[in-house]
Amino acid sequence: MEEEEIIEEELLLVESQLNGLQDKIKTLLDQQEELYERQAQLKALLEISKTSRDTSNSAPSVPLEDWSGKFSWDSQVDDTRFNVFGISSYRSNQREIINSIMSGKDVLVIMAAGGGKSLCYQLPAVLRDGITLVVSPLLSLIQDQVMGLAALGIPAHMLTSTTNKEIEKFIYKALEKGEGELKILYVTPEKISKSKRFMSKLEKCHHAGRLSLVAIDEAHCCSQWGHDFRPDYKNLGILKIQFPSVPMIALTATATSKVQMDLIEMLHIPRSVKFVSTVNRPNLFYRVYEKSSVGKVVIDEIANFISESYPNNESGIVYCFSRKECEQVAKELRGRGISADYYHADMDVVAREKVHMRVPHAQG
Ligand SMILES: Nc1ncnc2c1ncn2[C@@H]1O[C@H](COP(=O)(O)OP(=O)(O)OP(=O)(O)O)[C@@H](O)[C@H]1O
Repeated sequence: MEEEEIIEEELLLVESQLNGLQDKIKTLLDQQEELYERQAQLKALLEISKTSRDTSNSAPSVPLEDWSGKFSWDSQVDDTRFNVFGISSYRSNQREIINSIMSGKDVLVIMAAGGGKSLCYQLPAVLRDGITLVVSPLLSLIQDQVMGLAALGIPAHMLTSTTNKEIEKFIYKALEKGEGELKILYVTPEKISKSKRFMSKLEKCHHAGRLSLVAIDEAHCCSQWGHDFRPDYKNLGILKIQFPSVPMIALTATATSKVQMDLIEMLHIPRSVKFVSTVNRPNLFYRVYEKSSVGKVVIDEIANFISESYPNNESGIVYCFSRKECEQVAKELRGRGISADYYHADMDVVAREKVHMRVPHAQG
């Protein structure tokens, strides 16, 4: 009896040691997996770093402070800025950013909303030979940009879930064969991560030396530390791996240093030139009002606020909690003599575009 007790006691001890070992093995296996992953990332980064050193060795290296100096393309850039974009002078950092892109560098831009980020990649896109790929997260933003570029006479298109077959064919031909006029192509990140067909056309475009620039708009969406993480943005690192010689510009209005480090790593642009402009917008402010608990009264208050504060038909946005509420609020405001419509993800493309076109283009 006593012997059995001794054996059972030892058995318990052995079992508990085994459990402990299993936990350790699991931790070690997890660590191993993490290290493998990091090893693959570091190898890719090393590869990119070597390639960018090779390419930058052939071009004169320019110290950071010299991006505002003289460049051979100065007159062309100024001419395009004025005659194509109708812009009479640069805002802070725009010229420096354009120069670094024109020099073939990867660039990270942190600039306030409305600060003029688009010009920083659209102008080089017009001047550089070939097609610029722009990745942007929202259909409405993309539509806005494409409409704006078309109005300036710049051949731009978007390839999204809403693009019709004919345009898609045109875009694929332009990528694959260089046919037709296409300078700037907008896509959502899902196209990069989910469409093998698109990536293969892009590969052909690059192979033929026709991919001139890659721009990642709202780049903070790459980082899980950012406020607006989009899982498909995580896969955009593939672009630098597949097209290491093509300059990349990543743009955002909001990026803490942690987010900046994260997106530099995720996009594989360790040698990027960074430009940070102030993100303070003195023309933006919050005003907080107490809301009535009666729905109709809230709408009355919104309508009064709009008519009193914006008597000259200026446009604005009322954000609502749900799609249904958007529709109701728009209807109620119309009933109070305010020209209002709703816009949400549950509308078909034509209806959405119709509303979008009715909004005058606000200036930053
Ligand atoms: N140098 C400039 N001079 C005058 N207007 C400019 C200049 N650069 C850009 N703009 C105008 O400023 C407005 C805002 O520019 P843009 O849309 O590029 O801002 P953004 O930084 O991309 O903003 P967001 O973060 O909201 O997308 C546009 O109407 C654009 O034409």
